[in-house]
Amino acid sequence: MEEYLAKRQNLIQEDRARRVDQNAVYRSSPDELRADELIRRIRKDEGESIWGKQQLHGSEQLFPGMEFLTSREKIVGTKVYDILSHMPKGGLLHLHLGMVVQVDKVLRMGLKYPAMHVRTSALLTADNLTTVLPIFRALPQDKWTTHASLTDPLYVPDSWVPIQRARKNFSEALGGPEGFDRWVTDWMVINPSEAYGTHNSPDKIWSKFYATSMVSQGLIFFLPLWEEYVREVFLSSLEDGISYTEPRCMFGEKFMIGADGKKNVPHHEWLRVYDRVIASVKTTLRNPSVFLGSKLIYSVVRNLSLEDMEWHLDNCLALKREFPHLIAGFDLVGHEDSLKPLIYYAEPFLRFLEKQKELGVHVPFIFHAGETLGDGSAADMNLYDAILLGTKRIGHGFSLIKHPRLMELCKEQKICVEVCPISNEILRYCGSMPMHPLPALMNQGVHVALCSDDPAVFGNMGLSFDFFQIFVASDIHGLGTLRELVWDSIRYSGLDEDEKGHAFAMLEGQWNTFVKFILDKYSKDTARGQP
Ligand SMILES: O=c1[nH]cnc2c1ncn2[C@@H]1O[C@H](CO)[C@@H](O)[C@H]1O
Repeated sequence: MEEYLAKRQNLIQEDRARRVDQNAVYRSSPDELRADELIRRIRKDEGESIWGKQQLHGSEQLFPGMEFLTSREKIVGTKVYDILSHMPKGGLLHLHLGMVVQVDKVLRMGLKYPAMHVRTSALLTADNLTTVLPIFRALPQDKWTTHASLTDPLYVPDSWVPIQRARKNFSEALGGPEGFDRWVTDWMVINPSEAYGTHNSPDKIWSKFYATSMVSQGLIFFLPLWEEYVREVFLSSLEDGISYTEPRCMFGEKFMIGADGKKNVPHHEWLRVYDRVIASVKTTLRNPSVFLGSKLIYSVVRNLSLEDMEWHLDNCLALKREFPHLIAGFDLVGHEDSLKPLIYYAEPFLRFLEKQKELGVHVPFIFHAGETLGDGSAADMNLYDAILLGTKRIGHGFSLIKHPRLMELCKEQKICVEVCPISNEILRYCGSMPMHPLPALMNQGVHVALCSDDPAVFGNMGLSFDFFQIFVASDIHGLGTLRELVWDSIRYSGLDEDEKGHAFAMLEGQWNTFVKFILDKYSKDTARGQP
């Protein structure tokens, strides 16, 4: 038996040695080892006391890593969540800029502007609140209207109503002004009844997902609001310990609506504002060194014509030359299963790479690829093209574990996978965390940046929720895993070498404070719980 146990131990070690957190250089400090033991014990205790055997709504089973939208409230009350919410997160490398700020805050921003108007395609009634969505748009003053209400029988479908009036005069039968807020914000998020009931498949939930982005886009795509919004992206990220963000920004529209309500603000003006907000946030922070700024990934929807794609690639290079510190990469977004595959754009992409050599600028592709359940489908095949085209990271890579050679290439070429666990679950690529491929990637040594994707829509604000879900769904992940994920989020970011040096030094200090926090707050607590 002894011999068997020794063999067993060996095999486990051999297997674990391939894990991504087996960093040969890094050695945990004694404090880290104690904190690691503590959080593992807390996870185990809560696995039984909170997620064990109890019943939710009588019939559904609770378990660690269960569906996020029905467990969010429970998660917030856990010690593991408390610990993770104090963790410094480093960078957040996969998020869609228009889907970051809490929806009620975005609505409140919209309500401040008399230029902001709203319309619907039909008179709103109790029966169509969930099928008729609000369309927002800021209008030039000569187009402002005095229409009174979206719910008055005299409402002419598709006519603009000033947002403040639409809210104030929202019919009492539909809940009055609060009913208006509810109607709007319900259109900007995915609800559990949709994700787990009416829209319980990737294709179905994507239809609601597209609707959420249409609704919020109308509010955000207005420069004065956009400026406030971007500030809130940085501030709310900092609140959760995120020092750096690298959002995908949609540049598909050539002009944004300006303060005068006219659609005439070109891309370089968006970037000037972005730069200005970064600088002004730095001046308002008590400790500005924790804010490492932000860079954007130039993004367009994956349904453009070849001609339009060519234009955007050139435009991206022009912006990169004007704002070298702000453009981190180029990507295509949108539903991979139903839109154009990467191979469709191979020619313009190859020309883009050539032009970069000629111009001496570098804009890496940072492609979404393999966000699919397919095996050999066009969306799954995007992984081959992403890697061949030199992608710096892979967005999602949900189907990557099906491809052994591609996993090797990710390791050899240091391609990091931006994994968005809660997004994948809510968009129904997996039913819950225990079904998620993340452990397969990490166990095989593929580097990962943990990301939230669309926190405003999913309710996973910051990064603590995504860390929570993956941490409780594994018995292997420990403090060292968390540390590796945080450090990788800087290593694989678009920060330059100097910025990374500063980031690691800053993180080191934050991390020590975090470890001390765990020990100070929880060592007594669990000692008492011991038999
Ligand atoms: O997980 C995702 N995969 C692909 N596209 C996405 C994802 N999340 C959001 N978007 C897309 O990004 C745009 C807003 O910035 C929207 O078009 C939305 O559909």
